[in-house]
Amino acid sequence: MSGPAAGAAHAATTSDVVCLGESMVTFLPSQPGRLADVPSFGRAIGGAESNVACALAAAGHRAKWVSRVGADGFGDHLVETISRYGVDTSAVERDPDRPTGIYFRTATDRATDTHEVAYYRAGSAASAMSPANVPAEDALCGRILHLSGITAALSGDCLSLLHSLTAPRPGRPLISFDVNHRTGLWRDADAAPAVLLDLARRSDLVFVGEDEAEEAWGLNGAEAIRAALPEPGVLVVKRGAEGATVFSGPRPSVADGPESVTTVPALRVDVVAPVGAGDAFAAGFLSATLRDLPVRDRVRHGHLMAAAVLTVPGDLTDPPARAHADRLVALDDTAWETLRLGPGWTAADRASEEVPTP
Ligand SMILES: Nc1ncnc2c1ncn2[C@@H]1O[C@H](COP(=O)(O)OP(=O)(O)OP(=O)(O)O)[C@@H](O)[C@H]1O
Ligand SMILES: O=C(O)C(=O)C[C@H](O)[C@H](O)CO
Repeated sequence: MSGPAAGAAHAATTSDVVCLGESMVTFLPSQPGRLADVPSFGRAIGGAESNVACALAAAGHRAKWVSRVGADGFGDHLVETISRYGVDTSAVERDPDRPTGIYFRTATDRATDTHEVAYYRAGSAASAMSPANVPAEDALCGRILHLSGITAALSGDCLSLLHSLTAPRPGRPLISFDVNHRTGLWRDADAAPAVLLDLARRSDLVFVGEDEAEEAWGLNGAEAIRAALPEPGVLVVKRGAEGATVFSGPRPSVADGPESVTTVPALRVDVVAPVGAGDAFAAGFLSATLRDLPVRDRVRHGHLMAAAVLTVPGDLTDPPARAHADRLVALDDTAWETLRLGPGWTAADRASEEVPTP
């Protein structure tokens, strides 16, 4: 992999991965239907970057979450729940003057593959993140810093923070960036495409959905996305149930040979709820990157972690035990492509596994 060596030992780091972004208390509907008709909601937690941190910690890595929450009960709940996954929350700042963000969502309508979201996060504690109140040393202390385009939409201060953290600097951790284009979050929707493209181009490892690249940038297909994003050493283009394609190796702008293009089919999954699959995929890919596994296996670990989340109702679940995941990742192509995973599959042999060492 080009760019900073995430797989190499790094004496000054305190975390494997630092994930920076807003998390919210999430209200999941008690029954399907329009937001207007849902009679009650159950409490869970959401937040793309903390989802990645929780999955990585549950998979045995040292993960840290950097953010801000209000000095309120919802802030307590987020910090306590995320800590229980084994994530280091020591750098999360409490703001007595701003609330913790929350959001409500409906069940996904399987016919249209859509759901409704109602955010209550404008002016939240996390939306005030800035270079002035998020110490760079907290964010840059890992081998990997994982960011997402959601943060760019929260406020001008949040965007400044992303610009500062992605600026070139000696010893910069590997910057991982999930485009996560959330149309409903941008106050200036016209600005989003250029901002997200610029942030992706400043990063070392980029995750983007083929559909979101078309929606945000009007780009069709993985090759077109790579042409618009030549800088990242690793570019992962996700295609949902079909699989993912990774561009890695020598950069096309450098005349030192062709880069590798690796396409890996996804698994057959009996999907319960699709939200959070992208975060779980990123966590699986990052976990295998930290272990210096080959590109195909990084993608397979991504698909497996995604399959774990796809088979539960919320954004988060325990990933498969590492030895179990490694056995599945080692399957031959036919066995991989015919494997079918449904609710409960991750529990298969977790009870008998030892806690993995990163
Ligand atoms: N129907 C499916 N069957 C099997 N795997 C799937 C399916 N949908 C998604 N996946 C897996 O989940 C990964 C992420 O999917 P996708 O890119 O659609 O998520 P996303 O839109 O980024 O999700 P979110 O932003 O809500 O977390 C895919 O790369 C794949 O591994
Ligand atoms: O939409 C957001 O800002 C979130 O972070 C909420 C969800 O947890 C996230 O979309 C899942 O990827």
